[in-house]
Amino acid sequence: MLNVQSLSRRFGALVAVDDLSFEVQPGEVLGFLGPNGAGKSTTMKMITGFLTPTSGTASICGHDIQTDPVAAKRALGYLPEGAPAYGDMTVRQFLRFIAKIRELPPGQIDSRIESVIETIQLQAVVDRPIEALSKGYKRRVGLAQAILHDPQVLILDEPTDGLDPNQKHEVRKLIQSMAKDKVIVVSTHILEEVPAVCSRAVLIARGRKLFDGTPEELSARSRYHHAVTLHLEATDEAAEALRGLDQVADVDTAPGRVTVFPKPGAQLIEPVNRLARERGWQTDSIFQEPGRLDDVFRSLTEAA
Ligand SMILES: Nc1ncnc2c1ncn2[C@@H]1O[C@H](COP(=O)(O)OP(=O)(O)OP(=O)(O)O)[C@@H](O)[C@H]1O
Repeated sequence: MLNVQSLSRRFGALVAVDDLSFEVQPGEVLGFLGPNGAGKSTTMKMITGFLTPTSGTASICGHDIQTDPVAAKRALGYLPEGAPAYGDMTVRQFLRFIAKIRELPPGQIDSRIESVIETIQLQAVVDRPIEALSKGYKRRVGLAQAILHDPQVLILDEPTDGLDPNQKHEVRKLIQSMAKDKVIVVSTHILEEVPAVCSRAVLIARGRKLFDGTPEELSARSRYHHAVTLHLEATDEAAEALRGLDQVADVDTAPGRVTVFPKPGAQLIEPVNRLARERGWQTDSIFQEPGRLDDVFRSLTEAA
């Protein structure tokens, strides 16, 4: 279990993280979201003991990172931003070095390294110096060192940053496959990653928590939640008729598309479908929107 309690960090006059608290249970993948400079990396550095908080603390599986750092770090795997490593070591030498630092039993080191190399698909580069690897492979080496000792809690700072779409897909699958009995915290800018990977999302801006809930609950905060979008040619005619429906609060048009927003509590899909049938509109599609994460991300963080 990960327990973050009233964490704050100042840099001079700047409050980078401001009284942040949350808990994560095994089996949860927490998406840690926020715009550039929101305080995500600073929070992760404090949770993992790389930066001392101005106030507050974090405990990892019951071990306080400040008063019991060795036990806390044993239970932790951390992929820092940029995935620093020793560039002149080969991938295998680096993982062997990490295995020793992590005090893996000597008899298990080789088999564990082989297993992680296979899991992260590093076979093609194991004997190359890390400095000669592409950005994507460097990131994967960072992931490999984070999971080498099979930690209970994984803190991953933008794990898919710099990866191509295939590699992103692989890393997301890997995170999901490890999620069953671990605590995983993943920071990301990529909102499509949130419903794909995370069971929960915490959104911060200016170091403060703005939202803590499921990805579905986050989408539901969007003004597009339960809006209905129609794709058709005759947008002006449709927009005017739709504006006349009792349930409609607002209408938005773009070439080939009309979106209608419901009044609070109103359901639109049936009346919109009925109207489209009555008027004989030639629609390519009519669908109810689940909500748009980019829209809710923008509205929550801009208001902060
Ligand atoms: N060592 C430092 N000294 C001074 N200011 C710092 C330091 N580290 C971070 N900051 C500032 O703290 C704020 C939070 O930075 P942080 O890197 O935690 O944000 P982030 O959410 O991870 O951003 P990004 O998504 O761009 O990585 C920023 O304003 C940053 O400039």
